[in-house]
Amino acid sequence: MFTLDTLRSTLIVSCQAYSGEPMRDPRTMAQIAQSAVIGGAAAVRVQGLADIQAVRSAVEVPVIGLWKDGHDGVFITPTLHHALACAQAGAHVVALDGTRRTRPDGLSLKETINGVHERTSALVMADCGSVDDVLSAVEAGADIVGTTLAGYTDERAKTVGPDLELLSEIAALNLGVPVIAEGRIHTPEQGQQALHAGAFAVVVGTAITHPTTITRWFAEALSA
Ligand SMILES: CC(=O)N[C@H](C=O)[C@@H](O)[C@H](O)[C@H](O)COP(=O)(O)O
Repeated sequence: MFTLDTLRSTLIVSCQAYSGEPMRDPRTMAQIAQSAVIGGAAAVRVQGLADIQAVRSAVEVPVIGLWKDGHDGVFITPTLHHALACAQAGAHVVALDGTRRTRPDGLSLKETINGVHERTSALVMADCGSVDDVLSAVEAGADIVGTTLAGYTDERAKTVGPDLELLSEIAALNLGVPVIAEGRIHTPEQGQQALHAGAFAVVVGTAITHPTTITRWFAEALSA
């Protein structure tokens, strides 16, 4: 088992391909994860049970696992069943929806986190969208909170780049729980800004591992 402190001030790379995309294949994601680790990723974040299993076997670094079910509302590891499956697939940390919205299985966030802690050795990362989400997730026993859902719920506007204001507000609360910056970090400088705003670690996904989007950034800039 790893200790959270090993992730302090590090880069975590999210390796995800979406349904119907050419790279949506566990072997491909394992190779992407391996490439990220060679480049310096201290941990990886992976979606789907098959990808969690494949990546867990392929890399030595901690694996943050999640299971997206659907596209709207509570869809990131929405139920205890999904969370336990991620842990059983090998996730060291289970990332789940950490908002205050009603969960599809009717369990509270606290009951869900307790269920993971009681039945597995995995830690829990609560993906939050606001300061109030973070406060309730910490109260519910989350081991890590993330800004993953900032701009994706109706509580905050979607910022261009990371929501640094939210990060600063959370950091100022000194909650004693690591806050991971995640979402729309597209440059190394934005990663540094997130650390300066108080993030414990930084997750980058799209800008490192989603070539279709990166290509579109370039193609659109050239055709503008
Ligand atoms: C909102 C949501 O569904 N976020 C997902 C969470 O796992 C992923 O689609 C993101 O790629 C990930 O959070 C990393 O963010 P970015 O790709 O912006 O660096």
